[in-house]
This record gives sequence, structure tokens and C-alpha cells, in this order.
Amino acid sequence: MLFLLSGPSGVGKGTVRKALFKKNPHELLYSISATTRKPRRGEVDGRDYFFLNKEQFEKMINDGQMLEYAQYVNSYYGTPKTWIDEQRDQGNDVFMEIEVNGAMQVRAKVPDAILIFLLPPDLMQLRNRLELRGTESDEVINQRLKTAREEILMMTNYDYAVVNDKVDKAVKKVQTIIDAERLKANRLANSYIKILEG
Ligand SMILES: Nc1nc2c(ncn2[C@@H]2O[C@H](COP(=O)(O)OP(=O)(O)O)[C@@H](O)[C@H]2O)c(=O)[nH]1
Ligand SMILES: Nc1ncnc2c1ncn2[C@@H]1O[C@H](COP(=O)(O)OP(=O)(O)O)[C@@H](O)[C@H]1O
Repeated sequence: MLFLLSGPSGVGKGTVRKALFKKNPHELLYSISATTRKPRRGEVDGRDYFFLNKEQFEKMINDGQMLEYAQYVNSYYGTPKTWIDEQRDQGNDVFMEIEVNGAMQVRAKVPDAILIFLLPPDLMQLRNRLELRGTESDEVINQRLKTAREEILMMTNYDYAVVNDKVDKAVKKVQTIIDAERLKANRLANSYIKILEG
């Protein structure tokens, strides 16, 4: 199965994803994205992102190696396709964390993906979180908040929406969605087997 978490910048996608993986370290495989953005302090190539230059990224696009990609505030972000295909072929469940335009490409290309939208309690708190994190300039924060309004309008294309009020609560809700979807998929698979067996 393919689970996808998306939502506006600063809503807490990274925080929720990390907490989810800490709780369930072996359950899901995290899809590491490629980006042309410069690494932030503490970020490691191949763990947080594959940090590429523009030429390398564009070559991957042209070679059809991206499941999806988007330009977001002057950088490219994309999901390498081969790894995802390999994992899904082996029956592993994959978890992606990406922005909204990429999520819509996944929606079109992988119809059975489960899309979860993470919402801020309100836009003021979104600004506060971006300011507190302190990794972006005021100009970039303003750009990201403008993008956030447009992104929230895309929520109707998702399967689930989760408000990130308290991290623990949001993680529990995401976990419940994953558990329920897995149960459903297993039940469907079992019914198919019964039909096939007559
Ligand atoms: N389309 C797409 N977006 C991605 C991918 N990886 C990360 N993003 C998104 O790009 C946006 C910017 O990411 P980043 O610069 O790490 O900032 P942060 O998520 O706000 O910490 C976020 O909304 C990410 O979820 C990807 O592979 N594809
Ligand atoms: N539920 C929450 N309540 C308060 N602050 C939060 C919450 N979730 C995340 N944050 C903080 O908000 C900032 C942005 O979170 P981050 O996970 O980097 O967002 P994103 O990956 O969506 O851009 C970080 O400083 C993080 O610690």
C-alpha cells in the first residue's frame, strides 16, 4: 500500500511523520525524496533527502525516473520511482510526505494510494510555527503562507483530513487511518481468495 501525507509547509508533516516512525519503526518504509534545495543544518544526504543539483534533477525527470515532482519556492522536489516500484512489488507498504501538487500527480498515477491531508488549527498558528522553526526568511515564510491558502483548497481531493493540534493526537489519528486501511485491504484480499477458491 502507498500512504501519502501532505499539507501546507510548516503544518507539522515532518514532525508527525518522524513521531509516527519512532512509534512503529518497522511497519512502513519512508520514501526519501530528491531535492535541489540546500541541506539545512543537521540534514543528511540519503537520509533526509537526496540532495541533487538542477542538472541531475532535470536528468531524472527527462529519464522518467520521478513518480512525481514539483517546483516549490524555487527548488525542485520529487519522488524517485524505481525504489517505490521495487518496494510495492515486494509487498512492502510505503509512506510518502510531499507537497500538494505532487500529491495530485500521485492521485492520478496511483489510484489506490491513501492520501492524508494535515491541517493547521488555523493560519495564525501556521505562521507561528514557521517563525519558531526559524529556517526560512520572512520573505520565504510569506510566500509559503500564500501557497498554504491555495493548498488548503485542494483538501477535497484527499481521502482523509487530520488537524495537527497536538502532535500525539495527530499521530494517533494517522496511525488509526493506516490500521483501518490495512484491515480493509486484508479483508478484501481474503474475500478475493475465497471467491477464487470457490
Ligand atoms: N512534490 C513533492 N514535494 C515534496 C517532496 N519532498 C518534500 N516535498 C515537500 O516540499 C515542501 C518543502 O519541503 P522542505 O523544504 O523540506 O520544507 P518543510 O517540509 O517545510 O520542512 C514540503 O511541503 C514537503 O512536503 C517530493 O518528493 N515531492
Ligand atoms: N502540533 C504542533 N504543535 C505545535 N508546534 C508544532 C506542532 N507540529 C509541529 N510543530 C512545530 O512547527 C514547526 C513546523 O513543523 P514541521 O514538521 O517542520 O512542518 P512541515 O514538515 O509541514 O513543514 C516545527 O518547529 C515544529 O516543531
